[in-house]
Amino acid sequence: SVLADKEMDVVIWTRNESQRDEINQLHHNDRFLPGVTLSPNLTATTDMQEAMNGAEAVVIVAPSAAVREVARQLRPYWTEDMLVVHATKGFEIESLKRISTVISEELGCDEGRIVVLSGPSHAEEVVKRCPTTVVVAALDESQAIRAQDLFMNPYFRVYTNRDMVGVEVAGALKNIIALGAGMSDGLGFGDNAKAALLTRGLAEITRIGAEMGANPLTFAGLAGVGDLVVTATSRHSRNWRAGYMLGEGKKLDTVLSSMGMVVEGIRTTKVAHTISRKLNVQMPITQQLYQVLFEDLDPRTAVEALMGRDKKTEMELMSIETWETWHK
Ligand SMILES: NC(=O)C1=CN([C@@H]2O[C@H](COP(=O)(O)OP(=O)(O)OC[C@H]3O[C@@H](n4cnc5c(N)ncnc54)[C@H](O)[C@@H]3O)[C@@H](O)[C@H]2O)C=CC1
Ligand SMILES: O=C(CO)COP(=O)(O)O
Repeated sequence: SVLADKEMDVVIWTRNESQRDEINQLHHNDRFLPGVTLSPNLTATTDMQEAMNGAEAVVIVAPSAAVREVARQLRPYWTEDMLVVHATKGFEIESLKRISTVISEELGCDEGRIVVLSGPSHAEEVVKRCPTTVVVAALDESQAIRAQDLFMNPYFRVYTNRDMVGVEVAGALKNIIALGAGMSDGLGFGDNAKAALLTRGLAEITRIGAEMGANPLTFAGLAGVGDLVVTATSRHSRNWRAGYMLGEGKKLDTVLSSMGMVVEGIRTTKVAHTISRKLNVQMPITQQLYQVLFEDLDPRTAVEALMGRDKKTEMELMSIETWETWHK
């Protein structure tokens, strides 16, 4: 919709024929965006070759579980001059790879060419043209600037960032904390608890992100704090909603079948749990959430475990030398 509003011809590729017909004939996509009339510049097809014919840019927004398969289908039609942007928030669960790595492997191109678009941007609000800010990052900065120029419009403001790893990792990991925030709300805990989860959640995703090669300051930006706040507080968030139902005592299977949409934080909790063990980095909130999701731990017991941890200092995130330099 953002691109179609800039008078570009946008072709959506879908596997679903009835969704294709609904978009082409009625300019609606009622299951995902009820009550919205889409731009006539947006058309849909189930034929990948047709979707890619003459394209200058391709935007991949499949769920993390489907990205490799979708990128593989793109490969025959992708050409070196095409801009490749992805907005998927997760990792490949089997390999623990970032999404840009998966896409570049399947397209057979340099990873530097892939751009990630991330930040606080619920589709339900973007499609209504509510002011939204996002960030694009790529190892090759010229590709990020191309994406910035492509997407920027009066209600969609795009920043660049050179920290590809940080933007990708922050966008994926915030979903874990949003699940936890939903769970806290579902348990009936108040605003203090949610603020604590967001703050200490940010601390642990920054800690692991830095170990994975991210710039810690990226986590203070749109892909970090920005998206964490929107995902942990918005009624549009699937991760928050799934967490809420778990907090109310519903079982994971029941929650997932009632959602009917992807809840990336569930798979990402598994990935982060594995990575934190590999890198020997503490992620206490993720650890408790993992046990609730996959080991049937009662959410209240998880909160008690978090509150009862050994006493800590808040200064661990900032090295003493950095702090002392700032303090002079
Ligand atoms: N919904 C939002 O506001 C935002 C979503 N994202 C990210 O975008 C990604 C996708 O999310 P949504 O579109 O919201 O999920 P969704 O669950 O609403 O829709 C996913 C779509 O992908 C299709 N799909 C699933 N497997 C497929 C496959 N193998 N091949 C082709 N199509 C397949 C489904 O049929 C469905 O139409 C996620 O990583 C999410 O975190 C990022 C920013 C905002
Ligand atoms: O990432 C998002 C908004 O920026 C979407 O979050 P949910 O997947 O929780 O709906």
